Amino acid sequence: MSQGFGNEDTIYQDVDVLEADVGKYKPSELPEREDELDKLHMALRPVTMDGSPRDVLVYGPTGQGKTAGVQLKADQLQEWADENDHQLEVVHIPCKGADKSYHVLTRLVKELREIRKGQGVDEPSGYQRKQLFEMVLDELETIGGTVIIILDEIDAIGEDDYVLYELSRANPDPVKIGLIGITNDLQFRNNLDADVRSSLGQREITFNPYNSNHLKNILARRAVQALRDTYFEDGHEDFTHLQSDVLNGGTIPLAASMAAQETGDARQAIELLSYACDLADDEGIGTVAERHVRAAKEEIEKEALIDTIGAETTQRKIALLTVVSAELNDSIGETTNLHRLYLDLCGYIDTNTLKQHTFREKLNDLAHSNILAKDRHGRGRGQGMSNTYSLAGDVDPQSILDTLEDDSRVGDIVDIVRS
Ligand SMILES: Nc1ncnc2c1ncn2[C@@H]1O[C@H](COP(=O)(O)OP(=O)(O)OP(=O)(O)O)[C@@H](O)[C@H]1O
Repeated sequence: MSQGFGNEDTIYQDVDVLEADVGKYKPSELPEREDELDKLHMALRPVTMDGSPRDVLVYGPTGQGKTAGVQLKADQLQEWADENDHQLEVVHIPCKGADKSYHVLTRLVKELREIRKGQGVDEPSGYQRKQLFEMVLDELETIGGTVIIILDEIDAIGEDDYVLYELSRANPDPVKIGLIGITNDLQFRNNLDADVRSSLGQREITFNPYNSNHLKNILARRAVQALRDTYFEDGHEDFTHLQSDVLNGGTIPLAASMAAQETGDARQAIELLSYACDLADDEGIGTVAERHVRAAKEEIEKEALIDTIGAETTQRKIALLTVVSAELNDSIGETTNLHRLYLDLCGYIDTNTLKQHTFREKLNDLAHSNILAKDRHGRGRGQGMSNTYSLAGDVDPQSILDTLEDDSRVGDIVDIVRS
């Protein structure tokens, strides 16, 4: 019988603090980002002098506290504005999924209208982007005061930087506008229109990757708030002063070093610790150990792989299933064998079939995504070279079958591979 809720002992005192999602938990300080926050401060400070905030482009790899840092400074400015009766609005537009300036504009119109009308305004549809931009200006003029527009993951708009171009030159009366673009795509920044770069890129703030010590301190602060019997001694809020009856000494260093070795991503470090704590809490043993961090890493990687495979195209999924089938039958995943198997499998579902060289491209795509491993070797004297494909080291054939069994296009093939 599965366990009931509510009666278990727990290691948590505030479980939400270990949420990595910036919408769910906002850190109240980011000491590792003092310099970057100072620069943001400088860009926003003109507001306190009745001037216009400077436009800023915030750049850095994923999970470096860009969004958390911008939110923190915007919240501090909002506090100042509330205390000083200064009309300030901050709109945060996540641009992910907005593949064009057009979609950013529709989201912006909605957000700005919601300032006046409250939640629940629909995004406008059926307008030209110039009309949408005029709607934005109308809204801004009506709101007045200072409006700071944060465009998060702005690289989503690709090459279409119309919205940035127009917003960075807009000067509607009587409102003062500040633009903060956030991106982790260096190429996007370099490709921006020269005028946009000279305005938005004038104040560029770079968030460089965290090292293992930074991550240990970030995790220690989160742990103190999230877990019971966990505190800093002598008033020093860093890892070396952490005391905990719940965390074994090696837990945070291991999570921090795993994340530092990869990309120095604080989100990844927090997710590792959070997952490890959940696993330990679920076991009900009251302490989190290094083995929980290792198990957490494995689980997170497995889930990420499942997401990647689920998002592949139908042809790549079938190509992957040929390799799974070869592996389960101990046969060699040589391109010609796999292609033969591929033609057989395609016969069971309604799909077009690819010639061998195009099929091989699908296998190579999967190798690029680190789902498959590719090995190139000679066929024997005078016989040329051949490629063999196998599942990459950490990819389990059963979890691929489990992931794809409910797929509407290739689910039937999974049954055949299994049988
Ligand atoms: N210095 C820090 N102190 C405390 N928490 C931090 C710090 N830096 C990042 N975080 C936390 O790490 C997570 C990821 O941060 P954030 O979303 O701000 O990164 P980002 O650079 O904007 O990433 P992305 O480019 O992927 O959006 C959040 O939970 C955030 O609170």
